[in-house]
Amino acid sequence: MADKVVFAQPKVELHVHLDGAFRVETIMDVAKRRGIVMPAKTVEDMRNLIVVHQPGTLTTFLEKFGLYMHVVAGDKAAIKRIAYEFVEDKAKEGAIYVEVRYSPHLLANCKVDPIPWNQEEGDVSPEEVVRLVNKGLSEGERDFKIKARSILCCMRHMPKWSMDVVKLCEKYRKDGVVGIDLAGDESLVCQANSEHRQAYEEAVRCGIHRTVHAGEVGPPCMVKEAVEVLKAERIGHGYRTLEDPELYKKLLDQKMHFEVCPISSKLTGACCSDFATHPVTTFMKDKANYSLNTDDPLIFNSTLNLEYSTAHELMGFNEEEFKRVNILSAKHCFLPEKEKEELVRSLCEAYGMIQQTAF
Ligand SMILES: O=c1[nH]cnc2c1ncn2[C@@H]1O[C@H](CO)[C@@H](O)[C@H]1O
Repeated sequence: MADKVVFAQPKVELHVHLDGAFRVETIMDVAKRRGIVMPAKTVEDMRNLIVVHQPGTLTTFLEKFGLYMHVVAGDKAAIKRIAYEFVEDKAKEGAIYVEVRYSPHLLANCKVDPIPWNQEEGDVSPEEVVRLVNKGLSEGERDFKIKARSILCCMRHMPKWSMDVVKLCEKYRKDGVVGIDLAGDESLVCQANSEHRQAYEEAVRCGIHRTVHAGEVGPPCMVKEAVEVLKAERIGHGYRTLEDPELYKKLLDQKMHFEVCPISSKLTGACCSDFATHPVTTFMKDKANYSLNTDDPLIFNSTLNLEYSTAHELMGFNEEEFKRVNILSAKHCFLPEKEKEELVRSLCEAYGMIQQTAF
């Protein structure tokens, strides 16, 4: 489908992985500088290797990160650069506010056990990664005139990193870090490990905002756990909530926010390929609280505009629903209250709407 612009208005994005949003050009460029041999010689051939072309599984999709993470991980200039370029790319797509998430540990090469991607030990700790990303994001904000904040990810299969993650959220909350997430393969690791639970308890105690990947490919009980045990304020994906009508009704009543990623959900096999019956069409019908997001635009070869044109052409979205969804996204972002109100106000103004509180 053409990447055409069906909603040429300011947008908010809440669920996008920084490490799923690198430019292929940058990966190739950094690989060349570092003398890393890549499995493809040209940008186009490399893109072709990275992109998921047909619906598969979450597990096979997650393996794609292994094709390129070692190029950027442990390299200070590259880490700062990908954060800066991310802001430029989102500004071009018409986002005025974005929350971007990543695992600091997966980009580090020291003070992380095990050191990921078979790297040699170096001098980039998870904390240094956070500082570099913050710097890249804030320089991007300055140059591209949008607001970018970050969410730090715990990883399902690495519970021993989670306490570190929440401490980094705490330490850098005044420096652009607005929340904590739990990402990774919920089809392999089900129940949240006690270390994840402790990290989330600490997040609650410190007032750190919380989102959790749940019910993407995992069963509805994962969503229940995310809300009831981990005290998630938003759910990453959450499609399979619909399989438990009682839970769905409860979350609708609670106005729980679902971070929906349409193209991702098709290509990870989380949802069936027929967009006309996608869970988000139920969310739309029920006036649920949700956002539209790209998730991993590099790997899914998508953009915000492609997500919106897919929603418009294959799922019956209209301009009014796009506006409603973006205002909901702003209302459920992790910014401090005052900045959040400001964001909602600027969207309402751009959309020519009188501000309502009813959404
Ligand atoms: O759709 C997804 N579901 C679960 N985990 C994901 C998804 N996309 C990316 N990641 C995981 O989150 C890490 C930090 O950004 C990525 O490295 C990837 O392992």
